[in-house]
Amino acid sequence: MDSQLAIRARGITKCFGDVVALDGVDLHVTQGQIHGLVGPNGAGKTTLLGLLLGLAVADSGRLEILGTPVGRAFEAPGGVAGFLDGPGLYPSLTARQNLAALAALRGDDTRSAGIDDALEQVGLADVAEDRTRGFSLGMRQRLGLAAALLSTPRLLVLDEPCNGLDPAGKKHVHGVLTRLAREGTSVVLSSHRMDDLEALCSEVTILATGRIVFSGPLGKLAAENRELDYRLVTSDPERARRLAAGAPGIHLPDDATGGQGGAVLVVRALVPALDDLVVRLVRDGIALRELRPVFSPLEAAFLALTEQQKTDAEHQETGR
Ligand SMILES: Nc1ncnc2c1ncn2[C@@H]1O[C@H](COP(=O)(O)OP(=O)(O)OP(=O)(O)O)[C@@H](O)[C@H]1O
Repeated sequence: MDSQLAIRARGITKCFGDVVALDGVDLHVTQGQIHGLVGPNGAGKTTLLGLLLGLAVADSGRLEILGTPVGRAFEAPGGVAGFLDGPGLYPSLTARQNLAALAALRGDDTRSAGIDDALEQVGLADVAEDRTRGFSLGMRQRLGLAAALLSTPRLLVLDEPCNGLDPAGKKHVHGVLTRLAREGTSVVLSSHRMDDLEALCSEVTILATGRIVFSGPLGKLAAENRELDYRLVTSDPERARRLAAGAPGIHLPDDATGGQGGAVLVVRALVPALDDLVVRLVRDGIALRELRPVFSPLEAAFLALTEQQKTDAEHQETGR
């Protein structure tokens, strides 16, 4: 196997009864890469993460993790850490006791297991002696990450790690994941938050109904040549709207007045047509006060790709 690959998955299929959760999935994750997994509800993200964590086995296909083929046994491959559906914690124990219990279960010496360091890294040092019963979702997520750090993983698998995090918590988690990746740990995480994915990941895989609709660098996805919706705030919204309606390559979606009492104009266009519109507005004496995409390029690509996949599946079902 390629020594740079932390994950090599080929043709992975997993069914639950009649439900095909994963349908011929290929995935390559290189060493030290933060790889995002996105997709609508039920797309198969959790199922795929479960296979990586050894919580389930694929029905068919080939999976190699950290250079070792994954067999039929339900066990976490060596060097892999992470959690699904939030970390499992003992509510009556403190944050520190939870980590110590975990280290002891692994047979580690709890004094040298790096517990203080792990708590510090995720920003929970101040609440180390508090029982986790009272922890918020974001605190539990961070403690789960601290638990994963204890084993110095080479592959970290996380399901929605930024769920429930306040800005400070998010900063800690982003910082930890970025540092781990810099040091060579591969990270696979699922998220519905495009801003987190854009901030963290170099590559993403988009899943829809068990199939991959895109996998590759974020830059490639963002640069794909597609029309985006843009919000424009101008000094004369009514004239701007009339001008946009007649401009080449500019489409006005049904909800073209994007709120704020008609002060915002929404147009759909490719970048060259948008550039041309801006020049026309200014030439007509209309000042442009704000211009930004309604959705980020990743969000727009995600919506377009998953909607296209849904339409294709519906056509297949009806035989058209
Ligand atoms: N244990 C199970 N038994 C039966 N069906 C399951 C099981 N686990 C997952 N599924 C089904 O497999 C499909 C994929 O589910 P999965 O949880 O992997 O999606 P997901 O992308 O993680 O969704 P979400 O974003 O809602 O978490 C869904 O149709 C789901 O109902």
